[in-house]
Amino acid sequence: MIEEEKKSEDPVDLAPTRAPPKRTLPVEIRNLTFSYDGEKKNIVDLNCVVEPNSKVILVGANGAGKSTLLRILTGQIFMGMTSETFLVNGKKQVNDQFNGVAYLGGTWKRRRTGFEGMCPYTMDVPAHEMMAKWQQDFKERRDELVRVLGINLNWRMHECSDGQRKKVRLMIKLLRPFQLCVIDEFAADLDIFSRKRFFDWLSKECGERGASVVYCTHIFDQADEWATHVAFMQLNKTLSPVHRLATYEPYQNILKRSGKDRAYCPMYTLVLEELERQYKEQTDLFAEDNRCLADVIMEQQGQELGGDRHEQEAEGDQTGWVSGRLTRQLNAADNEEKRQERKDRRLSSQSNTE
Ligand SMILES: Nc1ncnc2c1ncn2[C@@H]1O[C@H](COP(=O)(O)OP(=O)(O)OP(=O)(O)O)[C@@H](O)[C@H]1O
Repeated sequence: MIEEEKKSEDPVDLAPTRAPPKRTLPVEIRNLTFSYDGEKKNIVDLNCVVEPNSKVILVGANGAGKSTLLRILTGQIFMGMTSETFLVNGKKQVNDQFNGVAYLGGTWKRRRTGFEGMCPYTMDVPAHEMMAKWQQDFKERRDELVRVLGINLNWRMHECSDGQRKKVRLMIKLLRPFQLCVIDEFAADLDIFSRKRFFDWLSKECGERGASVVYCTHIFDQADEWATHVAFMQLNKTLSPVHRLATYEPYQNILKRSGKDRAYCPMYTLVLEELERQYKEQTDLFAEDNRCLADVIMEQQGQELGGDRHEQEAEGDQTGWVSGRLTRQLNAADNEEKRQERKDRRLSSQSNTE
């Protein structure tokens, strides 16, 4: 602190010719394209710049590619991509808990059978023994997180509720001060009181240290008061610009609505209207009169096969058996057939009326 005050009195610091210090952007990506299988593109020509002290909500339809992007941002995915620029906190190499990156995502999820190893967060140990060395190294921050999240360090992990276990995970993942925190639907288990305290704490971290958060969610209960930016991962696999909410016209227009049109949760309204727009503009699923909006969208989503099937298949086993795969594939094939029939009917009725 004293060091800083001394510095500001230094006349050289006040010299007008000195260039301002270059700020390291938390995220700077240009023209990123990514494919899981080398054929179908999962992300196309993505540009993404996140400024310091930004709280970005990342939204998009199921299967659009949000988690994929977040896994790229945190180094979980590092193959199969090309880009012109790829910098996270100024570095090309990224990883969770490295170079100021914290990833609150689902990679440590609970396993489904006893043959697949154990989950560290369900072991019979008290919370204070989880990553005990780290907890000592960052004791002050640990105690702050304990207060904010309402954690009892004597909770035994195998007896915790889902929300309690999630709180311990949050505490451990956030022990190290971050510059970029990437959250993939991680706060959904927290009750609304805990969630509010947690997001207020994130705001404080961003304000005090110029850190940033990219938060992917489908739940918008706090988004309007918390977020500074929004970005849409679109159906055509491209990312929209990272819009500043204070100057983003569609959002500001929603805020102005009153009377019966008033939006009680403006972010929810924004996302709903944006998704409708994308389904109209970027797919051939819409009849002019918006017929069967929900049916058509849900059916289209049903054609996506389950996300974690890929991990299962990659792990593989001797038989190649994957739970539920056949049903899902038959279902998807069935849906595709029905979709084609409906499309044919629509086209033929259009050509009859012309
Ligand atoms: N490991 C993988 N291998 C191959 N394809 C994958 C893999 N993981 C995801 N995908 C596919 O990539 C696409 C994007 O998936 P992703 O999980 O990024 O979507 P999302 O926007 O996060 O969706 P949601 O809102 O449902 O979480 C989907 O079509 C999915 O099936």
